[in-house]
Amino acid sequence: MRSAHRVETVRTAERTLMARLPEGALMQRAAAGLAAACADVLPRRVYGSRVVLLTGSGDNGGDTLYAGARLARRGAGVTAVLLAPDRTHPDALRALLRAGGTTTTAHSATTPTALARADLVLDGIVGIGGRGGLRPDAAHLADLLADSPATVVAVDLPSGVEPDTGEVRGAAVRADLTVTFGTHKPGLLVDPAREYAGSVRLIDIGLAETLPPTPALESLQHADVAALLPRPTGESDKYRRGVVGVAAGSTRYPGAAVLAVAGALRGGAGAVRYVGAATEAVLARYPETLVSNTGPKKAGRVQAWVAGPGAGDDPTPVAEALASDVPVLLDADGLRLADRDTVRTREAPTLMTPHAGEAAALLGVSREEVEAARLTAVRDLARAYDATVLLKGSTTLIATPDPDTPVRVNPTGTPWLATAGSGDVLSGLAGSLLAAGLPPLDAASTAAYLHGLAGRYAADGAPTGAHDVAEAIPAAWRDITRTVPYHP
Ligand SMILES: NC(=O)C1=CN([C@@H]2O[C@H](COP(=O)(O)OP(=O)(O)OC[C@H]3O[C@@H](n4cnc5c(N)ncnc54)[C@H](OP(=O)(O)O)[C@@H]3O)[C@@H](O)[C@H]2O)[C@@H](O)CC1
Ligand SMILES: [K+]
Repeated sequence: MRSAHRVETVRTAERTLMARLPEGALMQRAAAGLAAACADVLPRRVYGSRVVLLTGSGDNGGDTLYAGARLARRGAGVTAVLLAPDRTHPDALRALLRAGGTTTTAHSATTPTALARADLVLDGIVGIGGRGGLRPDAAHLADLLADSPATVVAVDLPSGVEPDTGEVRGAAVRADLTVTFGTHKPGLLVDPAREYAGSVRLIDIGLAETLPPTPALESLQHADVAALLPRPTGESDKYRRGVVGVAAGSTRYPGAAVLAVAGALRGGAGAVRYVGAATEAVLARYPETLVSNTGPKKAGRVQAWVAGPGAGDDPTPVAEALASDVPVLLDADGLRLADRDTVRTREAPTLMTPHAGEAAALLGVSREEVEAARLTAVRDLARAYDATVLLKGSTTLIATPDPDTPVRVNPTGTPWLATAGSGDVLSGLAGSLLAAGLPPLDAASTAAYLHGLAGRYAADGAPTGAHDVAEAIPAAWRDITRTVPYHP
């Protein structure tokens, strides 16, 4: 599991740890890890390379100067661009000068040339102490840096991104690599900030000893997903493995039903029961589906319903699914047709799977607002509906209504998944995992992980269709479980 903690939590853990260590020890650990990461990404050896340090007046600048000193001692030519020369971390600046580094200022005539000729630039303008958009001097440096061909390493965070929310207001540094200390920060895992971070390397500075066990955000890895995926046992028959009901599709949109069933068949439930107007299309493609042309109420027993993909404007099937006592997944038209109070007062869990536009409509805000502040949007929606919410997009997020439960971030997405019908496959897959008995947070995050991985397999660097994504799910499942012993 990869986890991220908010700034306030990091600060508290840092204070406790610092009290146990000699002064300056944490900054030295950070700088040592940072310098090593820089040496790894330099295109040639450290000796003779040109390194520029963008240096703010806080400890982020201090880390950067100490790392620069280490690189200078190994023969790099290091220049620090100081944003506030009289307030720069004094010990760190002395260390750099002693190692042979030089300094200049943000508006010096030589700064643009230094940036243009650099092999490597370290962004130490601000870290977790940065708030609001970058101030003009700092924004000027970020703009100059955007035109430099140098490799950019952000120190702790790309300057200009909001550490706790992943929002980016105005200018921000775009890094090739972010070297972060102690724990990930939420902004490193959530778009739009995540995109500014490039790849992310975590340096262990011993903070894990003093961080609380529950993070703000977590991101499942292969082993976590393998442990959550349902496994049939010798006792299993199709009903014990769970039956998932799919109330989807219409005469106008039969494809949505076929794709939701395609996802559902690959999600671990023992059987898929389809109700709706697309029975012919579903049976033609998947003859193993149980079909009925009644609504969910009379369709027979299921362990979870998926309601809404391509459903059109008839609210009855959605209402009937919500009236059941089993988990319900609402997607697409189902999100629009569901009555909020009914969702809030249900005893059984509800899982909602909107994309940004659908989430915006439900929250009464613009799509842009949701995309700029995805973490806030997913939490607000989960609270408003008292439901688990999976917000689809460039970084898919899953939140429960409980503010103390970490939000999950899916790490496996691919831009190729932004294709028609891909959401229908995901809804069937997640519904199937609900029917197999997974709690909504686990069903949603496991489904997103599988779906993202299947999307990568299906695309393999080229455009792909939702159908191919569904067909790649078993390969993704096998890849995840292969490394885990005793998985059938
Ligand atoms: N936590 C840990 O365990 C460890 C933390 N460590 C490191 O410490 C870092 C945190 O250091 P920090 O607290 O000194 O804050 P930091 O990020 O340097 O920013 C403050 C400076 O930025 C300025 N500033 C603020 N907003 C701005 C803006 N919008 N635009 C421009 N400037 C702005 C602000 O100016 P002021 O408001 O004072 O005028 C002040 O000068 C952390 O990220 C990590 O790198 C490691 O050493 C080891 C262990
Ligand atoms: K930074």
